[in-house]
Amino acid sequence: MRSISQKFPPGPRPLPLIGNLHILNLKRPQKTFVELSKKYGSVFTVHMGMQKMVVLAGYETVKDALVHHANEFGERAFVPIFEDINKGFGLPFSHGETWKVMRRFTLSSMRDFGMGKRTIEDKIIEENEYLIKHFHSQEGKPFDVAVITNAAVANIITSIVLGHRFDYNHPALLKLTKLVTENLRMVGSPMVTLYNLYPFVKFLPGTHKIILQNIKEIHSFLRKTFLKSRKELNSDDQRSFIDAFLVKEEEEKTNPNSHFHEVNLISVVTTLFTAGTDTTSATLQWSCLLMMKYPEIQRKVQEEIERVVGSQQPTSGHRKLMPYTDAVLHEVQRFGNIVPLSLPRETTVDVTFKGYFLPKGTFIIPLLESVLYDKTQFEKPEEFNPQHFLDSEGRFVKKDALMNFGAGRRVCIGETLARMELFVFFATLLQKFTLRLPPGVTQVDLTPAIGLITPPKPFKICAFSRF
Ligand code: HEM
Repeated sequence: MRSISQKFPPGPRPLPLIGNLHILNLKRPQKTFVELSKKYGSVFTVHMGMQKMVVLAGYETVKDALVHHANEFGERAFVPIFEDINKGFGLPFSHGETWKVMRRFTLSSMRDFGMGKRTIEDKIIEENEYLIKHFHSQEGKPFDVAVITNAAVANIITSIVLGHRFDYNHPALLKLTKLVTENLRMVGSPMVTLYNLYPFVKFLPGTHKIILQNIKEIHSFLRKTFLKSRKELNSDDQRSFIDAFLVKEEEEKTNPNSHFHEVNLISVVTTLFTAGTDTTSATLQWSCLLMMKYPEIQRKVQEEIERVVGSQQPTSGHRKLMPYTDAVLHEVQRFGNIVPLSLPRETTVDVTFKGYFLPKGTFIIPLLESVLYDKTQFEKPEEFNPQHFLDSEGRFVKKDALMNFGAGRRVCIGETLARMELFVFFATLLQKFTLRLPPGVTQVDLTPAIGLITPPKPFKICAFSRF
C-alpha cells in the first residue's frame, strides 16, 4: 500500500474520456470546486476530460502553496487557447526564461514611466477629469458604465504604452476595448473550456477560432495604429513603453547571451491591454453597482470624502486618512471576486504538499474564490460588508486573505497601478456624483457575468451631480 506522502490528492471518481465533466458547472466551475472542497478538503483532484488538475482551496492552503512554496508552484500551466493566442510570449502565459525576461522588462518600464516628470498618478488624475466630464454629460440619465470605465482604464494603458490617450469615442479605442472584452468573456466560456480539454478539435469551427481572429485584429490594430501614431508624436520628456522597448532591443543586440529577442513587443503590449483593462474596469463596475445597492454605504463614503478631501482632487495620499472609503474599496475587490480561478499554475519540481505527492508538471488551480470567501478569514463572506476591513474603532484593517491579485512568483504586476486607479476614480466619482438605479429599476442583480474575468452582468446607472 502507498504511504500518504506518495498519494495524489483525493477527488471524485472520473469516468473514461470525460473525467468529472459530468458533475462540473462549466459556466462557473469555481462553484463546483468550492462544493468539492467541502467533501475532499483543501487539496483535491478533478479530472477535466483527460487532464488531471489539482485544486487548492482556502486561504491557508493557497498561501502555503503560492507564498511558502513559491518556487515549487511558480510556473504557469500550459492552456491550449492561451498557447495559441500568445505563442509562448504574452507575459501571463509565458514560461521559463522568456517569462523572466518579459516580466523584468515590463516591471522596469512601468517603474521608469512613473519616474518621469509626470507620475502615473498624474496620468490617472488627467484621465479621471475626462471620466468625470463624461458622467456629467449624461445629465442624470441612465447609461452603461462598462463602456466608459473600459475606455478610461484602457487610456491609462495607452498612456503607458504610447505616451498619449484617445478620445472616448475614438473608433480605435472602442474597437480595441471591444475585442479585448469579448476575448476575455470567450476564453472562460464552456465551449473554450472544452477546446482546452480536447484541443484536437482545433480544426473545427468554434469560439476558439473567433478568439484567434480577434487576436489577429488586435495585433494588426496595435501594429498599425499604435506604432504609426508613435512616429507622429512630438517627443516629450515622458518615455513611453514602446520607446523603452526599442532602446532595450538595440542594447541587447550586442549581447550574445541575451534572451531579449524572444520578447515580442506586440505580445507584451497586447498583454498589458488584456490584463490591465478589463480587470480594473470590472472592479470599478462592481463598485458602482454595489454603491447603488447600498445607498447608506455610499452616503458614508461621501461624508468621509467631504470631511477629509473637501473639494480637492482625491489622490492616493488621502487613502490613509480615509479608512471607511478604503475598507469599502477593499470589500468591493473581495466581494467582486473578479478572477475566481486565478490563472492556473504548474509545479516546477516533484513536491510533497500537505501530505500529497504532486509530480513536476501538475496542473494547479489556486481557487481564489475560496480564499476571498473563506469563513475563517471573513466573518460573513457572502455579504457585502465593509466591516470586514475595519476594527471596532473604525480603523482600517489589512487582510492578507484579500488575495485578489494572486500571490508569489507570478503575482499580478499591475497591483499598484490598479489600486491607484481604483482609489482615484472611485473617490472622485463619489465626490462629484450620487449613483442611483435608473427609474423603474428596483432590484440589483449581483450575479457575475461568465468568463475568465467576472464583472457584473450589464447594467445601467444614473449619476446625479452633487453640486
Ligand atoms: C483589479 C485589477 C486586477 C486584478 C484583480 C488582477 C488579478 C490578477 C491575478 C489574480 C493574476 C494571477 C496571479 C497569480 O498567478 O498569482 C494576475 C496576473 C497578471 N496581471 Fe493582473 N490584475 C489586475 C490588474 C492588472 C493590471 C492593471 C495589469 C497591467 C498593467 C495587470 C497585469 C498582469 C500580468 C502581466 C499578470 C501575469 C503575471 C505573471 O504571470 O508573471 N493586472 N492579475
